[in-house]
Amino acid sequence: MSVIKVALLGFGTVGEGVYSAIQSHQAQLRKLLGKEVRIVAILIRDQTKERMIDANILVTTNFEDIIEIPDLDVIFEAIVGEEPGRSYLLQAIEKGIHVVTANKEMFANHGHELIQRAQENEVNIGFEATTAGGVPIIRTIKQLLQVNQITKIQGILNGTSNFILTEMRERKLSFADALQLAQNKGYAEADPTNDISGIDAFYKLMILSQLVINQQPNWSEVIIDGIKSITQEQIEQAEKRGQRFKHIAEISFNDHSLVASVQPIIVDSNHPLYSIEGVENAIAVEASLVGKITLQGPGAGKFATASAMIEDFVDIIQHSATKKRREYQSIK
Ligand SMILES: NC(=O)C1=CN([C@@H]2O[C@H](COP(=O)(O)OP(=O)(O)OC[C@H]3O[C@@H](n4cnc5c(N)ncnc54)[C@H](OP(=O)(O)O)[C@@H]3O)[C@@H](O)[C@H]2O)C=CC1
Ligand SMILES: N[C@@H](CC=O)C(=O)O
Repeated sequence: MSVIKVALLGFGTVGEGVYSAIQSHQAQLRKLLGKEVRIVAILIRDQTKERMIDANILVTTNFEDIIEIPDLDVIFEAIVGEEPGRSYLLQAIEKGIHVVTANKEMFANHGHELIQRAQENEVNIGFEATTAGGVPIIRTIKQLLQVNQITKIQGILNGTSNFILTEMRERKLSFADALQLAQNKGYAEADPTNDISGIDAFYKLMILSQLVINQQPNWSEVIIDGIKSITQEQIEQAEKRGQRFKHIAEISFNDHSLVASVQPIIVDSNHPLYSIEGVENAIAVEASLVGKITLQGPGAGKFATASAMIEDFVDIIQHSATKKRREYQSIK
């Protein structure tokens, strides 16, 4: 049986999740792809950390070791920040290697460029995991809402914020304790600044905007606020009124303007996002034919994110022979 050779960039929460998922679902992958999926190399930053990785897999801090591997089929990218992720993926694309990324900060800033280069080099790029963890919102928009005109997206796009707000209300945890718990569970970023300041949800909203209309609003015109300043007392007062704080990202696609915001909002029990709790994300999409549809599911975490990446991977391998150009520019 021939082999699909893959490499992982990053072996943190997400990288480890992809590693485990490939091993635990090898039989299903073989059934779907007719080949063994073999992890041949993993890029990390700190050689001194102890890791449970098979001895026959190359573990390196040098990306050159990975890009030089002969016949490498796919690179999964799960490292942090705009660089070196962008440069690594550009090099992979130039070499004809398909890429799957979870890195929303990098993709919100450079997704457009990466997709263009992928097009030129006839490789595919999967980015489902960049937005809303395990919720398949990217593929829903890309493949299932191609004719519909999307007019509005509203959602909870940061699992950590929603988890913290839920823990503060339900279990009366302090902000700091709830954040610590979100970090222990692998929901929050190692540096959680972007989670609690609204920037993480903003990046995801920008990725959705690019996907829907191949354009993003002027970033400086988007209202961005996080949950940092919400107090236990405010949460309790809202609860007494039958209301909840929710961190909501929304964008309207009007004829001549894009209006976007990311901020905490107090919602009543009849609001569609009122009952979205814990690490769950939900995204409501309003579109010309279907009306309003809402997708909900785990917005962060090891296996939720690995799920999105593995599904992207399978889709890429299954369709790489026939669908060489699946980029979002072609949608609208
Ligand atoms: N956690 C989640 O639920 C989700 C995360 N994401 C995104 O996925 C990516 C990974 O997240 P997560 O796994 O949580 O992060 P972690 O901090 O847990 O892991 C990051 C991994 O990347 C490695 N790394 C970081 N920088 C470099 C570098 N410059 N060169 C080589 N390796 C590097 C680290 O190496 P080392 O181990 O040596 O420190 C570590 O293995 C991020 O972009 C994040 O925003 C997306 C969706 C959900
Ligand atoms: N830190 C992020 C992880 C997923 O994107 C979140 O909490 O949503």
